[in-house]
Amino acid sequence: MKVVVIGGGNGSYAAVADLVEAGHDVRWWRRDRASFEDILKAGGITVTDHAGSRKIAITPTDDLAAALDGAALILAPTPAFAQEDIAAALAPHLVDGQVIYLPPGTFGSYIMLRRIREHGSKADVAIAETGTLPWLARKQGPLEVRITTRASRLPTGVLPARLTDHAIAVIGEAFPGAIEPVEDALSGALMNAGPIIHPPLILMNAGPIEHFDRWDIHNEGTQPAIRRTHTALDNERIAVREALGYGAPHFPLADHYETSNWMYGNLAHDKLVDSGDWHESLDLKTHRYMQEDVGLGLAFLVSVGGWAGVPTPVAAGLLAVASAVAETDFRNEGRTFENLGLAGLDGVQLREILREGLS
Ligand SMILES: NC(=O)C1=CN([C@@H]2O[C@H](COP(=O)(O)OP(=O)(O)OC[C@H]3O[C@@H](n4cnc5c(N)ncnc54)[C@H](OP(=O)(O)O)[C@@H]3O)[C@@H](O)[C@H]2O)C=CC1
Ligand SMILES: CC(C)(CO)C(=O)C(=O)O
Repeated sequence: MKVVVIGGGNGSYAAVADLVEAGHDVRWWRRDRASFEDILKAGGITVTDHAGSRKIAITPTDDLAAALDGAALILAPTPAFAQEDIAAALAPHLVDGQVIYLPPGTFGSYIMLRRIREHGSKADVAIAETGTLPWLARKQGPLEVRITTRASRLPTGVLPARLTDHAIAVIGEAFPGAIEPVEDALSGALMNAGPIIHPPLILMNAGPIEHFDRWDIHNEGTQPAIRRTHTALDNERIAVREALGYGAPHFPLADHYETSNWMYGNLAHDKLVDSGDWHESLDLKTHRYMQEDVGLGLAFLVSVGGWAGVPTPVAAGLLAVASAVAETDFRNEGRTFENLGLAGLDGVQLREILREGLS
């Protein structure tokens, strides 16, 4: 299958490595050609995982039109704040039937479809989103990525939901056995683990994060008080899902820590800690854990809870603390139903958009 991978972060490197190794025809596009110079010189990247290190031959491109020509799947494993720009870049080149996958999405499916339409494209594309990145991964410089583990279950919702069967079939070719369809893109967005795992981890570890040069939020940073906060926050996410009529499995975050049946499966948390790759320097104002998972994802959860009439006091409290830490009013400036223009819709109108998309 012809797949276009977008971006130059951890997830994009991991995607290129796995999809090339699986035999797909992979085109790799990144907004800034200069950042590909090392890879163009080297002729590829190195991937390291449990099986060792190996070279992946790939020639990245800055010609998005050529890359998209004939592509079935467009994979954008990028932070949610990149989605508007990516949609604008894709819009002129999209054709009917193409599938865009956002792993994860933060309801970026809606934002991207809206932006694609604003740019005049009428292409009947499907935009799907899931709850996490299919890899736990960290780049080790511009030429190497280390994959700690891979996702085994990716609950995936599609906008418009009428294209679910088609989109799931296409995405399933890239992630065989892992894709689990859910009701629609909002259900997929409300699977996103980032806004549940990261706000307690970064806010309740704010002291050590700012005191030490590097700090592992998943090792010493994951203490029982923080896990209890995760659970309370995650229960709010699940209550919102249930109020909207979305069914189980809700992929409770506790399963990531306690069972082998979460999105990453067996011992993922232990592998992540053992890798040492998450012993990182974090800027609390600018890191994607704050700008993406709090500013977009947590704000989104609070707003959808408000719309659905579900109290989200833990989410709202963390959002308020984060707004003080980052000196940004995330409740008013974040990715919310109000700011997306959806807060005035009733359930019937919202479901119509989720099923039919935007014309
Ligand atoms: N890494 C992990 O293990 C996990 C990550 N996730 C989630 O997966 C997603 C990807 O994560 P990860 O790869 O680690 O993130 P990174 O921070 O590594 O990705 C950053 C990349 O996003 C691209 N980008 C940023 N802004 C823009 C923009 N405006 N337009 C186009 N591209 C842009 C940049 O591409 P360029 O280089 O071209 O500038 C940059 O390289 C995120 O949503 C994250 O929360 C979830 C679970 C685990
Ligand atoms: C590994 C995980 C799930 C938690 O920090 C993640 O989202 C990341 O590294 O960005």
